[in-house]
Amino acid sequence: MQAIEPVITVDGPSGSGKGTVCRLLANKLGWDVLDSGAIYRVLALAAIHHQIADSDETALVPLAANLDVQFLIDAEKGIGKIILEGEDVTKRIRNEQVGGVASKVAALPRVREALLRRQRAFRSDKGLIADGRDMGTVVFPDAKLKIYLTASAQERANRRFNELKDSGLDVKIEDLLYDIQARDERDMNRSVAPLVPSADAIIVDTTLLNAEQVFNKIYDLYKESL
Ligand SMILES: Nc1ncnc2c1ncn2[C@@H]1O[C@H](COP(=O)(O)OP(=O)(O)O)[C@@H](O)[C@H]1O
Ligand SMILES: Nc1ccn([C@H]2C[C@H](O)[C@@H](COP(=O)(O)OP(=O)(O)O)O2)c(=O)n1
Repeated sequence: MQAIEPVITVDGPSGSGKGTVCRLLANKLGWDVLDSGAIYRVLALAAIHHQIADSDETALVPLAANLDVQFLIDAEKGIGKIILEGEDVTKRIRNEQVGGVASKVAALPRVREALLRRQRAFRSDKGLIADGRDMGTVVFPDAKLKIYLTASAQERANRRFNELKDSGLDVKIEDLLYDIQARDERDMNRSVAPLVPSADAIIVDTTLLNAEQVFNKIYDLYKESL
C-alpha cells in the first residue's frame, strides 16, 4: 500500500546545513524530524561503550537491532534529548571521534539493514523531515520532495570550527577539514546506500547562502511541490 504521510528528505555531507534547515522546516510546518545520523552516532557510542570494534559486523548487527535509544523532547527547553541505555548522550554523540566511528559502522550493509525499520517508523500523519545520507535514495524513496544539500569542504570545515569554538573547544581547522574529507570519502564510496543525490533530488549548494536563505529556498520548493 502506498504510504500517504508526507516526507521531505534532506541528504548531504557533514556541515552542509541539513540539521539546521530541517529544524527550521519542522518548526514552520509543525512536522516531526528524523535525525538519522544521530541513530548511527548513538550506535557508534554504544559500540565504544561495549568495546565492540567498528568493523565487527557480527557483533554490531544485534547491537543495532536492539539499540536501547529514546528520542525525547524536553518540553521546558523545547529541544530534543537523546537517551542511550538510560543515559543522556545528547552532547556526547556530537564529537568528531563519534562521527568517524558512526561513518565506519554505517558502511556495514547488515548494520544499515538492521536500522531501516526503526527509521521508517518515524513516518507519521503529521509529516516528517528526514535528515541523513540515504533518506531520498533508500529509506523514503517515495518522498514528495527530495533535497540534496552541499557546500565546499572548506566552508563546511569553517562552519564546524565556528560551532566548536563557540562551545569552548580548542580545535584546528586543518584537522576538521581532514576529518570531513575522510568522512565524505567513506560515506560516498561505500557499497551500500552511498551518499549520492537521488536522481529526483533538487541539489542546493549552500556555500554562499546563510541558514535563512537556505530555509527560504527549500520552503519555496516545498510550496511549489504542493
Ligand atoms: N547556510 C549556512 N551558513 C553558515 N553556517 C551554517 C549554515 N547552515 C548551518 N550552518 C552552521 O554550520 C554548522 C553545521 O550545520 P548543521 O546543520 O549541523 O549541518 P549538518 O547537519 O549537515 O552536518 C552549524 O554550526 C550551523 O549552525
Ligand atoms: N542516513 C545516514 C545518516 C548518517 N550516516 C552516517 C554517515 C555519517 O558520516 C555519520 C554521522 O552522520 P551525521 O548526519 O550525524 O553527521 P553530520 O552531522 O552531518 O556531521 O553517520 C549514514 O550513513 N546514513
